[in-house]
Formats: sequence, C-alpha cells, structure tokens
Amino acid sequence: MDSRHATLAISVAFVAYTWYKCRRTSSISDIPGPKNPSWIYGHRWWWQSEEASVVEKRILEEYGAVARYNGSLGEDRLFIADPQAIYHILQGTSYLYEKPRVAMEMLALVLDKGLASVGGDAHKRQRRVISPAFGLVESKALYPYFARCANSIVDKWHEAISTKESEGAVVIDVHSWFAKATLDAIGAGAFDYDFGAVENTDNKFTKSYTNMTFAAFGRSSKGRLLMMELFKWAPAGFGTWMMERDKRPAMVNLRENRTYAHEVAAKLIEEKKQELEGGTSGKDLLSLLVKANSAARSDWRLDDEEIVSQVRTIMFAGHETTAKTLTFALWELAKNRHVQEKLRAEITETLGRIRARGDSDFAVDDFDSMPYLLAVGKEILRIYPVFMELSRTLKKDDVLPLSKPIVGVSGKVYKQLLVPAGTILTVSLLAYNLNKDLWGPDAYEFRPERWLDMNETFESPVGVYSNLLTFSGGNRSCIGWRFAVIEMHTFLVALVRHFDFSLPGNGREVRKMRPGLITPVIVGEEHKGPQLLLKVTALKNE
Ligand code: HEM
Repeated sequence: MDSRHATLAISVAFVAYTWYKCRRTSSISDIPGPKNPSWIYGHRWWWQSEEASVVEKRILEEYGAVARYNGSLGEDRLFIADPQAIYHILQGTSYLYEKPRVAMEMLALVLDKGLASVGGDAHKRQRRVISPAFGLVESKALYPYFARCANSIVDKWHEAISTKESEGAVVIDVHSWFAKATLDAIGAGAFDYDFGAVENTDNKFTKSYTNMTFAAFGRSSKGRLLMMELFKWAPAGFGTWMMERDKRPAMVNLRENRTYAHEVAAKLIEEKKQELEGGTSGKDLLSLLVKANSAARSDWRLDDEEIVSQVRTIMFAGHETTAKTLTFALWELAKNRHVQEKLRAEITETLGRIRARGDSDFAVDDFDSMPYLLAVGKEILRIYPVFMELSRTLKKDDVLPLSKPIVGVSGKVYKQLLVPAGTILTVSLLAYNLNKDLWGPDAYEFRPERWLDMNETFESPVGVYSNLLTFSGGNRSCIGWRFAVIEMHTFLVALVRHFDFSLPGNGREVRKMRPGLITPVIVGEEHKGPQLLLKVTALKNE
C-alpha cells in the first residue's frame, strides 16, 4: 500500500468513526455531567486517580443519580446510581446490558470459561447448575470451616502479642492477614482444602494470589489506560493477544497463577468425583457442585474444563473481596470505638446465653439473634462495596426508566432516557449505597444504628442483600453473597471477642485506592501495595 492509499484509508476510518460516534452519542449528550477534562482520556484518568467515593460523591452532589461522563476519544457514557434505572439494567433476563466484550476477554484470560467470564445462554446454563450449591442451608453448613480459619488468625495474633517485647499489644497490617485468612476460608469452605496460607505464607500458590489485582491494576499509567480503552475498537481477541505478551511482573504472575490454579482445581475435582463415586461426598461447595452437576439434565451439564473454571472463578471472586471488606470493618471499629464496645457487649451477652444453654461456642444461627452484629455488617457493606462499579454495554437501543426526572443541558425534562445501542454504562454500586435519597441525609456517615431503626421491607429491592448493591442484583449478582456474609460475621465475632482494635497513632494516613477493588494503602507507601495498620490488644476476658 503506498502512502496515498494509507492516508485515504485512515481518512475514511476517521470519518466513519466520527459519524458512528455522533450518531451513537446524540441522545445522551444532553444529560448533565462533569466537563470533559481531556478528549483523549475523558474522565477515566481522573476517576481512577481519585480516592474511592470522591468521584461518586461529587457526581451525586452536583448532578444527581444519573449523569453523563466521558470515556476516551470524547465518547459519552452514563453514570447510574438511580434505583429504577439500575433495577431495569440488572433485573432483565435477556442480557441486554452485558459486560463489555473487552472486560469479558480480560476475565477469560484469568478464568477461562467460568461464570464471571461467559455471557448469554452459557451463563444462564452455568448459573442454573451452580446456584443450588450456594443456597442458605448450604452456606450455613460452611460455618465450621470459617470458624476454624477465624480461630487460626486469633491464635496467630495471640502468639504475636504474647512475646515479652509486645507488652500486650502489637501493630499489625490487618490487610495482609485477611488476604491469607480469606484464601484459607475459600479453600476450606469452597473445596474442603487447606491452602495453609496463614501458616505458610511462602508457598508459591499463596504468594501468587496475594494482592493480585493491585499488582496488575494498581499502578496504571495514562498510556496503559488508553490502550485498554482502545482495545474495544480492535478485533475480538486482540486485547487478550496483547495481554498474553505483557512482560510486566504482575502480568507474568497473573499468567503463572492461572497455571497453578488450574493444576490445583483439576486435582480437587478429581478427588471430589472419587468421593462422590465412593458415597462419601462432603458439604463443601465443590462437592455440592460436582454432585449437582452429575444430577443435572445432560444438556445443562458442565464439562470438566468448565468445572475447573468455576473453581478458579470462586478463588478469584471470593478471596480479595472478602479480605478487603474485613479490613475496612476493623478500621471502622478502630475509628468508632463506641460501635466496637457495643458490638463486644452483644458478643459477651450472647456468649452468656450460649453457655447457659450448655454449649461452649457460637453456632451459625446465633448470629441471627445478634441485631447489632447484623447492623454493623450491613453498614460496612454499605459504605465499602469493595467491588465499586459494574461496567455494562447496551446491546440494542433501549428506554431506561428513571426514579426522578432529569433536566437536560438544553432545559428539556427527561422522565426516561432513550439510550442507543453500544452505550457504555457505569452502574455505581458505591454511589447507590451512598445515595441520600435512599439512605437519608447522613448517608455518607458510618452509623450502624440506622439499620436498627429501619423498616427493611423493600418493595422492589435492587440488590440481593438488604437492598444494598454491594453484591449487585439480578442474573449476574454475586452468587457467593451468603458465603461472604457468614464468613464476615464469623471473623468479626471471633476477633472482636478476643482483641481490642485502635488506630496505631503513628499519623500515617490511609487512602482508599481504586484498582478494581477499594484498596487501602498508606500515603507515601503506595509502592508497598495494600496495607492497613491497626494496634491490636489482647483482651483478658476469656
Ligand atoms: C464481600 C465479599 C464479596 C463482594 C463485595 C462481592 C461482590 C460481587 C459483585 C458486585 C459481583 C458482580 C460482578 C459483575 O457483575 O461484574 C460478584 C459476582 C460474583 N461473585 Fe462475589 N462478592 C463477594 C464475595 C464472593 C464470594 C465469597 C464468592 C464465592 C464463594 C463470590 C463469587 C462470585 C461469583 C462466582 C460471581 C460471578 C457471578 C455471575 O457472573 O453470575 N463472591 N460478586
């Protein structure tokens, strides 16, 4: 091709692209939103660089629960925290609003064809087979596994505190401990397998899982951000092709992790199948999944590779999310001492009742009789929906219902929005959870008492748990939400019962970064990755 042909081809591509964009963005460009700071990067760089909740609060305060923002190359997108719009997007069964193709490809790079990385009919079929393993009874049955993991962290912290020099208290990076303990909890509860992460942090499997998302996405550059944005214009598979060749250590780790995780998953599945054949099937998730799969209709059944992908998906989706939620839970308890003391009083009182009935320790049903524990848990999940936002692409033109009319830049009033196919929408789980229209004027404050005063009968709840969007809603909601809630309650009760938590008083400021998940780092020590230091003092009440 000579230079004239090349220039012509580029010009035609540019005109076609500009026409396409003008046509596509026309109906949402009238929606008010923050001024585009850069035609090249849009709001993406600002969004990614700000602390979690800064962007969300600014949009909510200045524009309300629906706003226009810009992706790269001037593209108009929608930011959504409006309950009716979110209900419409998430609850539809037709996969009209689907994860963007590039996001699916990136997920498939790590997880192959697991629940989180397939769409449409494949997703529907997988979800139908897997769901029974995640029911309430099944999740409650995992409590002994979680209790074992929580006790192992209690023992380790007691060990650290019992040294002569510690004088009854130590400053601990609670995030790093939860990263290990929640990996063990996934191993135990999901697969009845001991990863041994709390005991032996040096094994290669634990290491490869530690801070995987922060390492891969925590220190992005403008160039990398733009490249990720532009992948969507490239042919299918191009992004994956590039990522497979990315030589940065974090990406090499991601690929190595894929190999280890595959080996471990294949071994576990083989064991569960043999147990099932021998009639000794366990209560862990994988045993239930293998059992449910063998009983499923033959055209629904998952093949071996799909089951391996589910194991990897569960390890990936259920580990860092829970670790970060628990980390922020202890941080809030350290900052709000009255909440910590009230929770401890409820734990002590419940323990008294448990002993009076002749038992020595908590059973999972005891948590249901602890209103303050439930309130603290919900308030943590409301303020820290660690998976802050969902990205969705609209497949066909659609009309989006709104809870409140919007006044456009032109002065036109919109009671619903006509959204063109191809629009990217950010469903902000964090902004929904902070929306003052839903949670009251003190929505930004951490106040567990709100749950004690609230009537929790919601007409059409958007999320799966207490109308929170933390676990999303609808056909792609978090399948492991009960697992996560029971695990969180188990750890909170065990830790608050044995230890007091306070701020270390070293003046180091915590920042909530947003590399995919809300992640605590210490200002000035971002290069060290996620950290959250707390002073942990052993209680002498046992
Ligand atoms: C506090 C902890 C957790 C939070 C905040 C959380 C949040 C979420 C969210 C928001 C989604 C939707 C993602 C999307 O649509 O892009 C999701 C999906 C998922 N989660 Fe969780 N999760 C947590 C714990 C868990 C646990 C413990 C497990 C497994 C044991 C799990 C397994 C999954 C799976 C498999 C999906 C994909 C579901 C699908 O696409 O159908 N999660 N999670």
